Amino acid sequence: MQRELVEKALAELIDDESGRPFLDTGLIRDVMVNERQVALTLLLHSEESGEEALFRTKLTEKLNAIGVQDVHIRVKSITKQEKDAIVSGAYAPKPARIPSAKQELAPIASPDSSVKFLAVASGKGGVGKSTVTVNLASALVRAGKRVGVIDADIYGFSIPRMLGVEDVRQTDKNHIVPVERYGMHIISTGFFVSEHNPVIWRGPMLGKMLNTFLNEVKWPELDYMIIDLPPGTGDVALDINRRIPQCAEIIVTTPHATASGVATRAGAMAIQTEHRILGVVENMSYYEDETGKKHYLFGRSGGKQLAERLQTELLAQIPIDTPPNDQDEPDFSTSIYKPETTNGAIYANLAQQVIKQLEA
Ligand SMILES: Nc1ncnc2c1ncn2[C@@H]1O[C@H](COP(=O)(O)OP(=O)(O)OP(=O)(O)O)[C@@H](O)[C@H]1O
Repeated sequence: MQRELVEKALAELIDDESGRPFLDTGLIRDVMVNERQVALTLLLHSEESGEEALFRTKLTEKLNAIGVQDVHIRVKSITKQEKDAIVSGAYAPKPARIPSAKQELAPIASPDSSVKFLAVASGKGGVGKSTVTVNLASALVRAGKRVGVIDADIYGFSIPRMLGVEDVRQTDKNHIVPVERYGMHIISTGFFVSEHNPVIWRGPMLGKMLNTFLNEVKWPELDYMIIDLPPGTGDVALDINRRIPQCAEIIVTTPHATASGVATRAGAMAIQTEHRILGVVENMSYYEDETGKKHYLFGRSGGKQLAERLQTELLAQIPIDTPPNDQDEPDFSTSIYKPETTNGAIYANLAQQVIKQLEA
């Protein structure tokens, strides 16, 4: 199926509110065309049930008319930010962000898959991206979700060490099996690359590894797959976009102006590749002393400003704190906050926001 033909058919659908084609306004987005199927996301102005049914029928008819039999439509309600971006004209559709016609998506990443992919990105290293990844994953597990974690930070894989699984690489005959810790199922580039392997050789290995992780790892049934991206805006974001077009994204920053400024570029990359940004997480926001007084060691409002620049929400502000874990405890971890701690509660709230946005 030719993409041009599909876009031409979709361009005939006009949004009554703005008078512009759905495709131009972004009300239809994430259009994915492959040999067998067309998948897309449809944003609706209102939740009136009639509207969804009407547009599903219209879209399906348009695509059936050009010979597409298999049409997959994800429907979601438009957020205030998305509406503002459409009204102000800030949303501009970007061409060719889709896998080429011949490329097959891994079954786990196909539009039919029920696994929700969420990438955790940052502009620069050291802002706590991996800490946010494992704590969000752990909070989702506590919320009863089945969670996989891909540590794709090939330049600074830290998740194995954080979770104490450095040496384990399980294989089951011909398959790679993820390691289970704290209820999450983990695969890390660190399992396959020696820390002594020069960093310069690692980049080119990543695409191949992601392919293996998506196609050849024997994942159990999952609800969520959280991906820890390398810092920056490089090839990996494009690679993720090609392999997992529906992957949503969270951007992590500290309140520091530099971190927040650099993170804007990571966010801009997500917007360009049409990944849905769920919001910004500001980490190391402040330190609270014994009297309850907050000390803003890295400045203030970097997260809020970043969220405004990206027209998204500030999902959480996480204070500086070390998990109070006792080494003798069986669930000891230097990185995972227990549910009863302040940070544990903040992560529980973050997990609920993710669930709300991705399961709406
Ligand atoms: N809220 C926090 N309070 C205290 N320490 C934190 C907090 N968040 C992260 N850290 C610590 O900061 C350091 C960097 O965190 P982390 O490795 O998660 O960052 P990163 O952005 O993934 O870095 P890189 O990309 O270099 O791997 C770690 O030692 C981590 O334990």
